[in-house]
Amino acid sequence: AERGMEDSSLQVVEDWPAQNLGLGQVSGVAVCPAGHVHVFHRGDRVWDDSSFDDENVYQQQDLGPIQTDTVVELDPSTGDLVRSWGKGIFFLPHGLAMDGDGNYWLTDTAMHQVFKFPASGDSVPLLALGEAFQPGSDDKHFCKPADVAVDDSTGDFFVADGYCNSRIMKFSKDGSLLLQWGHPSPQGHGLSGPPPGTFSVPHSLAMARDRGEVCVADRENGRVQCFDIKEGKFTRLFREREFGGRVFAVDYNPDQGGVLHLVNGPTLVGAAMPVEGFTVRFNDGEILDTFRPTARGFSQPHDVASAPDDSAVYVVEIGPNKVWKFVPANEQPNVIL
Ligand SMILES: O=C(N[C@@H](O)C(=O)O)c1ccccc1
Repeated sequence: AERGMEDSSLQVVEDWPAQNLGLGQVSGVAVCPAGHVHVFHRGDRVWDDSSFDDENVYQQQDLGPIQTDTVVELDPSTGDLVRSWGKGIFFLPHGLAMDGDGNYWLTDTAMHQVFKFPASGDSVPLLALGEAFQPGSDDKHFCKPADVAVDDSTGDFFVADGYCNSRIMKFSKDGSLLLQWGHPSPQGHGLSGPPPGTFSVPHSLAMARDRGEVCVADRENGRVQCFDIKEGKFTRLFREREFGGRVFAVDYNPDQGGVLHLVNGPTLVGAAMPVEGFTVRFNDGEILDTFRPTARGFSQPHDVASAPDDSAVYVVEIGPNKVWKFVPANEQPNVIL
């Protein structure tokens, strides 16, 4: 087929990864400065209704940490395994971010902790915040922290805390708490949705560094909120009917004048909306493109990632456990008919 020169819509790359990587629930994905794809998965563990008690305490601690490598590095062109690490460390992997030096920033919802590991991977973290298996909402504890985003210009980092807190916390590169904001969304709200600055599961973070903003996938409110990174002041909101009721993950890419990639989730109530990815123009919230791996769409997309100067977008799912690669139709490998 002729390459559609004008067709820049994202299409799934067939047979990527080429091999079955045997991953568990894939909760996080990030692209490192070298353009490799890193995924965070749960091996043989799943997060289900029995994982936590009513006080948000993890119930399977006696199983010990996951005994397979939970961080897997993939070659971007073939999806082949480059390297893996993280055996014997994590209990319930969740968020994964990588900074400009290739360090890993990870959250574990069972441990209620945030970790920084070196680009080489390791068994001992460079930084560990929160108290292992102790949920809390003070300055020293998280409650199922969901994600991290790093401001490479200062080394400051942001934590989406989390499933059982409703706040964004800003830390300096050495882990000192600088700022925090956010409150649980009130139950009743009008058509315009809950007030900005309130959350219902701040689930994923994207750093729009060139804009000086950090954006949050406010999951159960089906929207993305952005805040200025200096004082945490609300700057803008993205909420479209097409998103349906839940937005699981958000990614910012400065290309194309600045876009967000986001994935929604299965509709829980009301008319089912397609489960798909969206490319949204940052300046005005216009949906530029939607993407899905098959006609049926995704099942349970959980994170999305891309990198500057790279047109690929990656999505991971927690059931079935998948890693997908999307590229613009006019960049698909040549199809000789
Ligand atoms: O949201 C949930 N899980 C996902 O986000 C995840 O697995 O990260 C969840 C919530 C309640 C019970 C069981 C699972």
